[in-house]
Amino acid sequence: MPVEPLSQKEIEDRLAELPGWSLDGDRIARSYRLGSHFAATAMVVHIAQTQEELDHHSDLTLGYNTVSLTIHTHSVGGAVTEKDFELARRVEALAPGHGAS
Ligand SMILES: C[C@H](O)[C@H](O)[C@H]1CNC2=NC(N)=NC(=O)C2=N1
Repeated sequence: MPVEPLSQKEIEDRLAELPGWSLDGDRIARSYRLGSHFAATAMVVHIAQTQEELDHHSDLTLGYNTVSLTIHTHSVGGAVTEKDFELARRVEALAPGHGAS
């Protein structure tokens, strides 16, 4: 997968396909609400497993019943790349199973 910084338009086009995700500075970001603290914690573990599988990692914040992520690509100086969107899509795919919204 190419690890090149995406243009503003490429980012906007990809965000349009990912409801709930937005550009936060130089990162893409999303917050999920869960039914309990335990459910939020379980989702964090699942995301961590996915990140290890992709070898691509977000900054994750666990709240009382929320999970918040920001993602950018360290190896290109913190720009947004396709690898960030690959991770975002994988998180979107696993979220419903946790009852996340
Ligand atoms: C050595 C390891 O493959 C690299 O450090 C990986 C780990 N996870 C990563 N995560 C993110 N977001 N960006 C990277 O450039 C990155 N690089």
